Amino acid sequence: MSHKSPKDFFAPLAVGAPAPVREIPFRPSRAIHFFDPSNPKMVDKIPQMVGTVDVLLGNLEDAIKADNKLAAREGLVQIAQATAGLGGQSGPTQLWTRINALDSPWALDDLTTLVPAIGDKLDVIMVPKVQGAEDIHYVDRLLAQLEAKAGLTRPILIHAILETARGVANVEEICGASPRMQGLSLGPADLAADRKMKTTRVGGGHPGYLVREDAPRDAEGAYAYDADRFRFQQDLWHYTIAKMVDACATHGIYPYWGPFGDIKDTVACEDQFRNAFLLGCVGAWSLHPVQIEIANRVFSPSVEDIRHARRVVAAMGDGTGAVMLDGKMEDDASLKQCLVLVELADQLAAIDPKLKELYDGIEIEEA
Ligand SMILES: CC(C)(COP(=O)(O)OP(=O)(O)OC[C@H]1O[C@@H](n2cnc3c(N)ncnc32)[C@H](O)[C@@H]1OP(=O)(O)O)[C@@H](O)C(=O)NCCC(=O)NCCSC(=O)C[C@H](O)C(=O)O
Ligand SMILES: [Mg+2]
Repeated sequence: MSHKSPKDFFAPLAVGAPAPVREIPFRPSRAIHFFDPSNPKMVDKIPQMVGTVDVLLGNLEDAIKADNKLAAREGLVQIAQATAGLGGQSGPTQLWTRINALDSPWALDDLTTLVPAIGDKLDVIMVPKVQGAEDIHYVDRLLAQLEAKAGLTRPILIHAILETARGVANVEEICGASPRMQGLSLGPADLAADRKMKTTRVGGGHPGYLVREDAPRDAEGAYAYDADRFRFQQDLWHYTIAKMVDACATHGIYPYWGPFGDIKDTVACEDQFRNAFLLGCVGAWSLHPVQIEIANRVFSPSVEDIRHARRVVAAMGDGTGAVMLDGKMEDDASLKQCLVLVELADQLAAIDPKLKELYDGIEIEEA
């Protein structure tokens, strides 16, 4: 594969296109809430959701019936034009879309319709089923041409869904394919199908994917294989999340868990989101209004975490050396972890008044 020279990487890909960003700004995106712009009931709820969710995503791909593809695309244009506070630099809620797959009959028209009509409002375009850098290069060049034609002054960012085996194998080159790359989401349903995993769910675990406690021995020392033994369900997604997080961190972009399809199981949804948060993800998809609150809570550091993190920061003084705090050693490396949490809390408090009040009210006892 050929790579651009460093001097060309940040050059606009079309005459008159906005200059690519050199750094992807952190904007809170704890929940990326999916809605179908062709569904009147969902569309009715969008204006009142602005300000309560970090990202509203008009979905054009899977879950939109083929007969509704045009209505969804046109519906998204209308919503973006009519909804105050949605999308663009200043709104409290970002506007994203998920376009159709690049090999579908709809993807080209998705881009050529949306960019001229609402390119100034669209913050991020999510591209499904990305296989390698070539898919990002295609969207990158086309976006530059469309932005130049529309006279846009701000580049639209690209988010890729990791949902094919080849995409996972090529995750590094996908992350580094363009300065527009904002982040990656893990799409567990398509990925499971593409890998020929023997599952039927949209995210979550599987009772058969487990590790069993060793068999106990009887009085003669023989193994009692049919004894009751603890079983520990394992995480089907650990490897892929970790691989995605490392690739995103390497390239300075943001990783996300994707969908959790068992809408009624809010407990397991929270577990899935928390695993992703702990491993380094900044948000997850919300498919139903009930999942927004879960994502907002899970992807915001807890009061206990921030209290502890601030105590470590205070105890570490100039940030070097080692100290004992509550019987545990803290040093430069644990300080850096604490600073990740403190910085995230500051960024979230800047857009969420309730969190600001919560974090401002934390009192720290002397170490
Ligand atoms: C999952 C749903 C089909 C459930 O819909 P429904 O049965 O209508 O749920 P409720 O009756 O509980 O809904 C209550 C009211 O809330 C509205 N509603 C529901 N969902 C949303 C929403 N996402 N945004 C806004 N409003 C919503 C209902 O209309 C009800 O309204 P009312 O009757 O006036 O009270 C549905 O939630 C849904 O379709 N969600 C989105 C699904 C989706 O986007 N799927 C695609 C993403 S996942 C994926 O693609 C897989 C991934 O790519 C991978 O490979 O892993
Ligand atoms: Mg998918």
